[in-house]
Amino acid sequence: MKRKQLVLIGNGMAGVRCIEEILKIDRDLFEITIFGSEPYPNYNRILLSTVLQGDTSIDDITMNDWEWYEKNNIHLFVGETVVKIDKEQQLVFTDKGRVAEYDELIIATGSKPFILPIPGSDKQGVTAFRDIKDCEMLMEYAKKYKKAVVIGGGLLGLEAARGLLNLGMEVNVVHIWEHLMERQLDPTASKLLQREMEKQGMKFLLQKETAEIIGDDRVEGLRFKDGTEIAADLVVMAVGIRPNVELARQSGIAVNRGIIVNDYLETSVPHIYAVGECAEHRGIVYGLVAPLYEQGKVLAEKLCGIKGRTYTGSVVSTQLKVSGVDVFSAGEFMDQEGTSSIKVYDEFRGIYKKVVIRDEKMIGAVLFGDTSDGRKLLDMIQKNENISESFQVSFFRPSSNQSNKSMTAEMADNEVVCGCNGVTKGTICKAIVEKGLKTVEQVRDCTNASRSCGGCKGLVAELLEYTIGEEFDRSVEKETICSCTTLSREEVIEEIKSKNLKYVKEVMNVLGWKNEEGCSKCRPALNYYLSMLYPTEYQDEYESRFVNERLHANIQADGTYSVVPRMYGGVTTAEQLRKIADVAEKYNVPMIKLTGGQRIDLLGIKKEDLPKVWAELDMPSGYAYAKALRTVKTCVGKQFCRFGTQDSTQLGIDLEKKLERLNTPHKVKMAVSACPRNCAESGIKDVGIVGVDGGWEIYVGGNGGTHLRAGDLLCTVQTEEEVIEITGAFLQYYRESANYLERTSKWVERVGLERIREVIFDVDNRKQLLVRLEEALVAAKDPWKEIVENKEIQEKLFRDLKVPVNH
Ligand SMILES: Cc1cc2nc3c(=O)[nH]c(=O)nc-3n(C[C@H](O)[C@H](O)[C@H](O)COP(=O)(O)OP(=O)(O)OC[C@H]3O[C@@H](n4cnc5c(N)ncnc54)[C@H](O)[C@@H]3O)c2cc1C
Ligand SMILES: NC(=O)c1ccc[n+]([C@@H]2O[C@H](COP(=O)([O-])OP(=O)(O)OC[C@H]3O[C@@H](n4cnc5c(N)ncnc54)[C@H](O)[C@@H]3O)[C@@H](O)[C@H]2O)c1
Ligand code: SF4
Ligand code: FES
Repeated sequence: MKRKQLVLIGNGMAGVRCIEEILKIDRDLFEITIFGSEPYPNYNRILLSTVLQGDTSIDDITMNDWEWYEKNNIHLFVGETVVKIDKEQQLVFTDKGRVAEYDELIIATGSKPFILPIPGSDKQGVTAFRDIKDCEMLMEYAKKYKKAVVIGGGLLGLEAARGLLNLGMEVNVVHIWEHLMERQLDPTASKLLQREMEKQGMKFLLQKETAEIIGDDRVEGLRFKDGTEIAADLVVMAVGIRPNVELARQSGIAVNRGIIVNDYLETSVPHIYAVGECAEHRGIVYGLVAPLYEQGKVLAEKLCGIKGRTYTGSVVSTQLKVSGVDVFSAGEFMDQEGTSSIKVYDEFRGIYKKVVIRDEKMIGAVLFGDTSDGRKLLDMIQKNENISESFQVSFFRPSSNQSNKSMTAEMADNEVVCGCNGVTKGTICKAIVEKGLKTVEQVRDCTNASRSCGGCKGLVAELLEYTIGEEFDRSVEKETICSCTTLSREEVIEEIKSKNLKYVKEVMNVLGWKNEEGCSKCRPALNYYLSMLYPTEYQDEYESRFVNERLHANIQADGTYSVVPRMYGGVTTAEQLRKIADVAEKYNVPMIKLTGGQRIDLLGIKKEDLPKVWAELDMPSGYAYAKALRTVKTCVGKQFCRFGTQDSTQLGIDLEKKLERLNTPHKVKMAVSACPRNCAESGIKDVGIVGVDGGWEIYVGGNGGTHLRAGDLLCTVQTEEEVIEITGAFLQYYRESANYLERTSKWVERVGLERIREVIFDVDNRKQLLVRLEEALVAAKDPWKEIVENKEIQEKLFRDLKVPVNH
């Protein structure tokens, strides 16, 4: 029997997914032809943000390679645009003069980025961020230019801005409203987001409307409607998208904002269908893949003659793909007439949760800082569930330190694990058991879970571990350092050792880095790994460090710096206080503030004054800017407190004196409390010591920041010497096995407490760890003193260094 001719216009995410669904149902029903304007096989557009941020490469985002089309007998024409549809003759015409017949035609032409119609928007250096071409251009620009402006503080604008920061550019985001991501977040969540992004080095110009892009042929800056201006070498427009509907309109298909489709994805013309961002269903045009994939599935069934299922619309949820920022939003998240809401706001920890309720049913949610409830809330919104009392109680409870294992065990089988692809826990577990799957990649290929934004990869890995236990080998799940290399951290370290590599550049050359200069992810990481492996010989490469670590002070929002001298155990003297007061007066320090770690912070110091301030303070650096031991916070302890049975202050001082200047994969905070009342908050520190009857408890992996985590009890010891020894061994093992920028809280969860105990309680191992720790400590010098005494370094750091390369 002659197969029916099926033509797809648009080789993008929604159209090709629909074809995949058709092939799953019946491989032999259609002779398939696909036309795509872009010159590539079908790729994952979502991951362009990840490519720009340096976490993956363009080579890795292909979803269906050339072979896939061949294997499925699909006629693919790339770099070819369909310019006309003859709906009477059932023909399509391309810009290359080709004509193709169809029995059924799918239009999946996606969207076009909206370019503001203002003077200068056609200048060189002004671009959108939509496809591979744009992404490559942005990466090229970042090599040559410094100042980027992103117009639009929505999902795309912020992800692009983060990518440009990673590429070493200074980035200003211009947003028309007072609040970022106003389509997804309420004002409170939006402000928290802004604060977090500012910490990452992004700058914002809010309530600014761009009037003109200035410059000759190339962009030189932006002029706003209020008359102010900002300089720019690159402008990225991320102000929304418009459905690509011209072809449909000209062909006489009914179009509103998008191509109008019914619940079967049929357009106004028989045998012509539309899916994806170009389609308008019940007045809504979607711009996220989850609903588009649902549409694709319904259309596939319709075309294959399976009756019953219709597309009735979707409740969408969004997450921002920026590392270190957890934001979730779903449904109707703004308070309106007839709605009420439950809100939990912990300003200290930067956590905000809100659900919106109408007629006792949840209709929307916003989460910031802790998005672990996101999937569950989306499920409740989609199922139109009533808000129960038990939900209300659990909503107010801070997210527990429940292990991931028990979390996955507790999930219901019908709970969605992969939002993008609508895959449930039940489907994944069934596939793992029935098909004998062993890796995340196999689960992806079999179920589609984790195939789009990749945000659910961690959970899929947990499900593998939960289902097949020890047969699941996490080490197979290779994570490369960044997209400049295909090597993982472990492989790079092995190669450095076996080939005796000594410099960052040498590592990149010998190990075949794709980008010979590296990026802001791998350069500091390699610098750390080399210094950890060769503590006595390695010369720190300050160019590879983040700005705070290069200048040994924390850069502030206004470009000044903060200086925190070390005060062991949080104890100071009249003499130190006098010196601090003198320096503060002499250098007009605008603010002196006590830190959470019991230190004194001198804020607002000019960059050029830093060496003078350090010299006059004549105190060691407090490392408040560094990936190193920050502070050991102590309670008063037995000397003055009536509950104290131990000398917590002295132990804190001893620990700090022993371990100060130790560089670590991420910052390390410690605390010592002399009794379980825990006044020094030992429970939320990387290492927290608590005095108990007859000894000390040592807690590890605690965190008081955005990802609040109570420390795990590592062991109980009797003497202060044992505390220092175990702490030293723990930190050295952390230094040697954690990924760069991995806090102990994450590392402890990844490696497991049992494994850590095995390593550091083995007497021989511990001895060796302590020998290597001593080596690192001996080599460490006080950076302030070193710079004050060395004019050459001063010259280099404080005169040559014009613009911070990265934050
Ligand atoms: C940087 C970035 C990050 C994103 N992140 C996320 C995310 O995290 N989560 C999420 O859910 N969504 C995300 N999105 C949105 C998501 O990528 C889109 O919703 C999805 O790609 C839309 O699929 P589509 O097939 O409708 O359109 P597209 O993927 O745009 O495909 C349409 C294709 O049709 C081609 N075409 C158009 N007209 C013609 C013609 N006449 N002839 C031939 N070919 C034609 C186009 O060139 C294009 O290749 C992101 C988008 C971008 C740009
Ligand atoms: N993580 C994700 O899910 C993700 C990431 C990237 C892109 N996307 C999708 O890609 C599409 C494009 O994203 P987007 O962020 O461009 O679209 P958007 O419509 O979501 O956001 C555009 C933003 O630009 C602002 N804006 C409009 N005019 C402006 C002006 N003149 N000056 C300054 N700001 C202005 C708007 O207020 C809005 O916040 C969307 O469909 C989005 O959902 C999703
Ligand atoms: S932790 Fe105990 S000993 Fe220390 S100050 Fe508090 S109550 Fe006193
Ligand atoms: S949630 Fe995006 S791929 Fe699974």
